Amino acid sequence: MSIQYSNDEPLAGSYGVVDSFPKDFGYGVEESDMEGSESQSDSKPRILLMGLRRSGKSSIQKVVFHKMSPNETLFLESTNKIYKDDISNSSFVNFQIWDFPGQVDFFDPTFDYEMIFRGTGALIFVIDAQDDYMEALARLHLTVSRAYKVNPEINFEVFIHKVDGLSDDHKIETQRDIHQRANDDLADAGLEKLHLSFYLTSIYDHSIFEAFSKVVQKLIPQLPTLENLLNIFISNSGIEKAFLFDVVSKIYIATDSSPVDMQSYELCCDMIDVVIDVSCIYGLKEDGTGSAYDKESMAIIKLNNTTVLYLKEVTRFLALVCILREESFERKGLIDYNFHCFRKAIHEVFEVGVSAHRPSSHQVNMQNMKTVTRNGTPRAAV
Ligand SMILES: Nc1nc2c(ncn2[C@@H]2O[C@H](COP(=O)(O)OP(=O)(O)OP(=O)(O)O)[C@@H](O)[C@H]2O)c(=O)[nH]1
Repeated sequence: MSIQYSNDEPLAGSYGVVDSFPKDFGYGVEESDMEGSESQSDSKPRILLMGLRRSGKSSIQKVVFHKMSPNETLFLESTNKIYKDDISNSSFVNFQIWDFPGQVDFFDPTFDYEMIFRGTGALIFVIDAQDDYMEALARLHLTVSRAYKVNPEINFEVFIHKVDGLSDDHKIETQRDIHQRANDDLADAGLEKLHLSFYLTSIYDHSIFEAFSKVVQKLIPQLPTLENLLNIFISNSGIEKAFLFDVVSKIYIATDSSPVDMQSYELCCDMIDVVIDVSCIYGLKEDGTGSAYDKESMAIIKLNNTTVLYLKEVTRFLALVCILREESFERKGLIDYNFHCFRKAIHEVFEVGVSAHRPSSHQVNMQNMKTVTRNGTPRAAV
């Protein structure tokens, strides 16, 4: 059995109505948690993809979560209904992505936008940077101001999209202009508190994955803990950079606090692709059963510039990908021991999310991590 991807599922009726919303985002790693009933999946927190027609919303969703190749998006048909994509069966990221048709009409009585915005974690507004964006800016303003009135907790994210067609100077100028105009419109409407984040994106490179990573990270309450764990892990293991990846989407859920450079991120994404592709071809049993990604999954790639890439399974959806020097990799035993502590801590972090009754095992995790070894001699974890 290979890694599975969920199928798109159009909502019944033109606009979906959701009855109840969880207060918090449920990021679990337990199998049982992932197999919710239809009604459970309806109440999952959501990320909305909105924007004008042909701005690239469906393409983003397909490329990031369904491994569609960018060129294939040329043949995507226009979306006529809201598409509810529940990706939690295949991914660590336990939410729904709702892809809206370009022409959503807030004055349409069947569009219950209050209900929709109330259960929303992030609203991504996609602007086609290759097109005249004045109409898109007006639509952005209308959309975010409506949404903010219903739910001021929403994270508002603006993807300045299709920037592959622009020169570097043009990209920066477009971002500056859109940023300025959008914020001026908000200021004129007395909505200074409404914060918009801007990203330059394209499905033809890794920028769309990076932007989506940042959007998702803002919705993960455990993010500071994950960052701390990664910091402790890398500093005690001689690792330069480590990413915690959602394997299916190649979104990074967390990284250590050193700055992210695009090249390192791309390298790690490519490694995941190679590992999963090879594993799909040669890693399954003869009868085709088994999984391309499981507890045994790990890979080491040595590059010709004395850099080593090291991938290990953390949970059935997450992988840790590290970048380190060849000299540091000589102490692989130490790294593996520290990884063992790290993995255990990650599992405990997400058990907290699953069983709300347990007291702060966040502290337990941090204690466990402190037992990682600095000089090659493993100490027993307390
Ligand atoms: N150059 C370029 N083209 C893109 C990019 N993303 C999407 N496109 C193209 O834009 C066109 C429209 O994409 P869709 O994903 O169908 O747009 P949409 O916003 O879902 O459109 P509606 O369903 O009508 O609302 C397609 O031909 C895509 O190939 C990008 O990053 N760069």
